[in-house]
Amino acid sequence: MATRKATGTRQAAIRSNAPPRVTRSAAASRAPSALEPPSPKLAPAEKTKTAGTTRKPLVNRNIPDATTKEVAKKPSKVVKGKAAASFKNDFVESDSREPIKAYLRIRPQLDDTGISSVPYLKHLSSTSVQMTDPSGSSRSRLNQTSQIYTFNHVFRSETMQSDFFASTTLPLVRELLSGQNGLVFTYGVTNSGKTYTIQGGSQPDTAGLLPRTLDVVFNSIEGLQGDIPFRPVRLASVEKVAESDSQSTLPDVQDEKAIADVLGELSAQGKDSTIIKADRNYHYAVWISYAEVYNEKVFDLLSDDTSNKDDDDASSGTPRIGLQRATSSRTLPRSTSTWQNLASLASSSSTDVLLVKRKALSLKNDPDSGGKYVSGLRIVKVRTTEEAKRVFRTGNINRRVFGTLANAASSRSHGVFTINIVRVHKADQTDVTVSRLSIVDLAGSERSKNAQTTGERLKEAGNINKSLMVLGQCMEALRSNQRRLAASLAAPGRGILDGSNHGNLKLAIVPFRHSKLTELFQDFFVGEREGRAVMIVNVNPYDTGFDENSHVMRFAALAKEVSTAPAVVPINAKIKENIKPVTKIPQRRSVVIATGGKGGRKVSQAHLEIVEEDEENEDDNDGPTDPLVDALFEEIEDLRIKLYESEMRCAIVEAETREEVMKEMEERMMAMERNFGKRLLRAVEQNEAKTDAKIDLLHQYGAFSSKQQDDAESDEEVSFEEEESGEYFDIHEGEDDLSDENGTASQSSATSSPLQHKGSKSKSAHSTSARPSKSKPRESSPECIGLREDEMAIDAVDADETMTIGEDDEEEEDEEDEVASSIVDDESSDDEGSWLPPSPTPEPGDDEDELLLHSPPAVKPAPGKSIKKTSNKGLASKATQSIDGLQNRMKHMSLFEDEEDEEMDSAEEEPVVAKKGRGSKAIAKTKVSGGASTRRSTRGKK
Ligand SMILES: Nc1ncnc2c1ncn2[C@@H]1O[C@H](COP(=O)(O)OP(=O)(O)OP(=O)(O)O)[C@@H](O)[C@H]1O
Repeated sequence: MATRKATGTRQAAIRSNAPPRVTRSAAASRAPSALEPPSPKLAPAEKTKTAGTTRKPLVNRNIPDATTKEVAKKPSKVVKGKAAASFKNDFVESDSREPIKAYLRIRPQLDDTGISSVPYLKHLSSTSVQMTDPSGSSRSRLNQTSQIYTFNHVFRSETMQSDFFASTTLPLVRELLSGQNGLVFTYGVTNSGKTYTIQGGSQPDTAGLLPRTLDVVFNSIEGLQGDIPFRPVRLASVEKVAESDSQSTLPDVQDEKAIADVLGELSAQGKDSTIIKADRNYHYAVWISYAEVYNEKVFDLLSDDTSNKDDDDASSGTPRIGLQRATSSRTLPRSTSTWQNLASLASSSSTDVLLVKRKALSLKNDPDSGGKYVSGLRIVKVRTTEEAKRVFRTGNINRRVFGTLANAASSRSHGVFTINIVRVHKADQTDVTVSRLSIVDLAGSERSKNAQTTGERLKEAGNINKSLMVLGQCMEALRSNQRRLAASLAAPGRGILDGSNHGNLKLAIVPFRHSKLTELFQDFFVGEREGRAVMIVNVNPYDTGFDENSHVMRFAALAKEVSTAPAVVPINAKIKENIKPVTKIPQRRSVVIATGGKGGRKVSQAHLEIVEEDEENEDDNDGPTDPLVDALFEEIEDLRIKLYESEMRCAIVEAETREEVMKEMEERMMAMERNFGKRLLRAVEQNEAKTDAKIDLLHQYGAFSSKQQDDAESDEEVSFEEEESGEYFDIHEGEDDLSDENGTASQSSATSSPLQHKGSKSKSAHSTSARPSKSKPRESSPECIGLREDEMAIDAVDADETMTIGEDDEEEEDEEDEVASSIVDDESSDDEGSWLPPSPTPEPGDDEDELLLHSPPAVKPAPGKSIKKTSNKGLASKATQSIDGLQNRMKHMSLFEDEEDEEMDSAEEEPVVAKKGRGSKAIAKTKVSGGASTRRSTRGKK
């Protein structure tokens, strides 16, 4: 509110006192508002410079008192505290600041890509998208594979050019006609559709923002164009000009066909018929300029060489650009224009070296607005939209357009097309306003690695990326400054509002001067009422450059938070009678550029001679300057640029190194995975081989079962050792102690009932299948396969402490019970001298699998006490196969009848054992083993 009021008052004062009209400089030198801190008295020019972010941002040192007076006249010597205060003033006063508008435009899939058919960008809503890394690389996974970005609006790929224009640029055109400034710039990686958005395509109704803007402007001021004797100069001033002024007239286009051939026919795009209601109290005039920032130099794209005198006359400083054959450059007519030469180059089969001359222009401070303008930039008056488009097309020829791998017609420079509107009140010729709308087609950011650029092109890519990087840094610094100021203003008693502490507020230096691009538009971001800025982010979701697109998105998020200050009311232009042309001694440098050479194209070389002016005279209206100080500043500036360049190189190298390391790591991990896989496979095979070997051994021993039986009866601990594996397998006799306790009852197996045997069940089976022993080698083991019943019973007791497998599965236990019983029965029958050797090969359907599940335990049991369980197919098979026969034999044994009572007891217990879970098993087994002890004693008696 304060700003509006103050501005409105100022405007009223201007009108009542006119003439002369008060300009931006007057606005800048206004009386401090209540919100402004008391600042040192400065000359108007000084104040203007201070407001417009300083030309010499590094000045932050104590200035000796003796020199203060002189230094105070120079804006470049503003100390940091003042700069901060000025920045704060802008911020505080411009309560109408609003963030940069950011729009996202998604490019449709075209035939040219074909790399990926799946877009990595998902349209979530009208304001947000989600980006997901298509590669899903490990690097991305470490960070984030998916990210959501928000914009003021997201335009789908099918959005029509007309709709896109109406939503993004038309509001700025409206403001342009009412006297306010605007900036539209496209940002995105190469091949993402920036140029298409600005210029349009070749199909009908595909005109881009720029031709549509021209259409709407001329539609709207139709009948309102008068003879306005003013030409815009610098940023916000006009000067009187004669109609015959050569600089104001259209470039001399002698061969439009050549242009059409080079650029393609753009007239097929059609016209935009939108009309904006313009103030009919004014006369309007349209002036356009077209510049490019290429390799950190600013060039005029509308300048021709019709005014050239001689090569040696370049020192005159007259802007010119020309393309001539080196062999005959001095004999060619001076009027030879760039586009004519380009056309002749295109039609010529000659490989002559061409001489290209053009002059780099310098940026200068505009003391009236505090911003920067391109000194010597040609500005031409156009009366129709056709004229304006023709000028634009001819300017495009001079724009550096080379093909790269990434985009066959890639823009290698930032193109800045500016439409200036001069408005003069019909009743008052001194009521003059000038406004401008700059439409910027930024060069595509790309990684040189992707585009495989080399040599001169690599340098181009470096400079393009540098300026975009600096743009990002500026946005970042601006955002952080604005946040700090907002925080300071929000915190009461911090001395900001009362001005007592304004000098202590430390604000980051915004590095506008590190790049020509940012230097040119710095006023839009820090100026008081420069105008609105719109950023259009172009993205090609089918492009492989996911990382680059992520950077673009992040930059957009950053820019969206930076505020600009649109003018509330138009500001009158300062009318200058005459602005002297500046005569400089230019610097020259020459480069040779090779073009063509592949695919049957002609090879040509261009010798580019760039004539540059020193920047020492950029501040025409400044007071006397100290050359030494200026030289030092220039040096610092150079060093800064070098520092940034090297930082950029480092960043690229670092990124590439990281990528390489990640790749290497990934490869190593894959190799390790393969190795481990192989080893696992080998281990499995070895285990299988071992198991087979064990089975074979057991089969082998089964053939000597009668001997084993004899040996088993001797009650000695027998075992065998498997040579190959070094493991010990024995049939451990842990019953010695029990035998001692039960006297000679160790032979009582014949008296045990089948149920009792069943009670000792699987543990016995397991104990027979594998038991560790260190006592006997394999050679002595063929006799050890037979077991006595009492051994089984004792084993069952022991096993109760150590065995851990087979308890989870009751069914399994039951099956194993049967196996164990059969073995015991087998032994019992063996006691009677009727041992039948088991079948060497297991029958299908036997319980082999169940037994196999019990692989050897990892822990080797203590000798003579614990039981090591080992799966053994052969043993299980033999045991189960002999069950039936042995049980039949045992049925006839009278011993069963003798111990009927015991059997009944056991039988009562057995179902409990079978059905109880893990917890009850120990008790049940104890009972069973008690039965076994009884049996031993019975047997002993017998
Ligand atoms: N919205 C769209 N509809 C149809 N075609 C499009 C669209 N956007 C871009 N294209 C096409 O995609 C191609 C690349 O677009 P363009 O040249 O505009 O990319 P760029 O971002 O300007 O690249 P560079 O920065 O390298 O100049 C062109 O052939 C263009 O016609």
